[in-house]
Amino acid sequence: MDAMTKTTGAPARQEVAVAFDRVSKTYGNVHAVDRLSLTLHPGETVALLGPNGAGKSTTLDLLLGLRQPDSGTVQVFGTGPREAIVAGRVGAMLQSGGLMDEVTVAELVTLACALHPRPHPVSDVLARAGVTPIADRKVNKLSGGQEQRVRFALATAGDSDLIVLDEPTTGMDVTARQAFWATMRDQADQGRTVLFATHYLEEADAIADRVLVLHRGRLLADGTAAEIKAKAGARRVSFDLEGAIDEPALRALPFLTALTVSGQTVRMQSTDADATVHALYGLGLYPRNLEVAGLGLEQAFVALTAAEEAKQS
Ligand SMILES: Nc1ncnc2c1ncn2[C@@H]1O[C@H](COP(=O)(O)OP(=O)(O)OP(=O)(O)O)[C@@H](O)[C@H]1O
Repeated sequence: MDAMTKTTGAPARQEVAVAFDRVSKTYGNVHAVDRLSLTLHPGETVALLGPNGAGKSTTLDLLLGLRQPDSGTVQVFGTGPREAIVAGRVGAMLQSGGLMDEVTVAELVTLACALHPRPHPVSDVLARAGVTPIADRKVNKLSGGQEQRVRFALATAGDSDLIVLDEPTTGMDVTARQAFWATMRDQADQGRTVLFATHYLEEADAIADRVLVLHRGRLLADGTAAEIKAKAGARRVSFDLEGAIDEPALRALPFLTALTVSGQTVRMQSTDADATVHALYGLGLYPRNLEVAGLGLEQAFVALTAAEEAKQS
């Protein structure tokens, strides 16, 4: 989707939301973020994907001014991250950082609203995050999923233009997750930019209109989920065979990148499905229920990052 089609038309939201220009951050000899350049536009919902240690949290920390880059510049709505936060333009929900223990949910949310330059009414914030029923509960008595909802309430305490979420639905049950993403969609529809890091690729596929794949601090792919899947190139081929299955013969098929056999069902990935299937018939086999399909985002992600690992090793 064109990033600009979702904007509200309000002048303040026509500008670039986030601009990283050749940003690097190292810890000792680890290049957590390596010459990263990217631009996010108002109204975009962007998923940040990457294997463990790819640099997602560091990228979000740099974006929020919690860490300083070694080189390069980070701009949020045309200013430094801290100025943007002080102006109330950024709401964030991070993985780390404890919530204040001895206060109730309502007290904590009230405080967050009081600190925001453009606060929403406390009751609205509580309701949107689904924490009204637990408003009087002490924060240190919450379950993991409830704690996540409270973090979400804090991130949406005011009228921020950019919402940054680091693995927001970890620990939430299915219902909470669905409600959470419905709310996030509303936020994006109002012209807000939503950037979230996740390990749930199905969430990225369903929610994001743009997906960034980080690998060793670099941007490996940037596009819609469909574009990322196409970039991975491979296709899924599955079929059933009768009788004993000669797995070594299947493994020797051309263009194969993965193979699993369970019972009489064979599933493979191929970078040239037509050629692989042709060679399959060439073995004198008669596959039944033959299906050829594109990769899911998860498989595309695995294929892309594995290819990059292979290139670098
Ligand atoms: N404070 C730190 N000191 C030293 N190394 C760090 C520090 N923070 C992160 N790193 C290293 O930087 C790299 C990137 O880490 P980061 O937490 O940004 O990755 P991530 O993509 O968020 O990972 P995950 O999916 O596991 O949360 C990793 O190799 C990590 O070990």
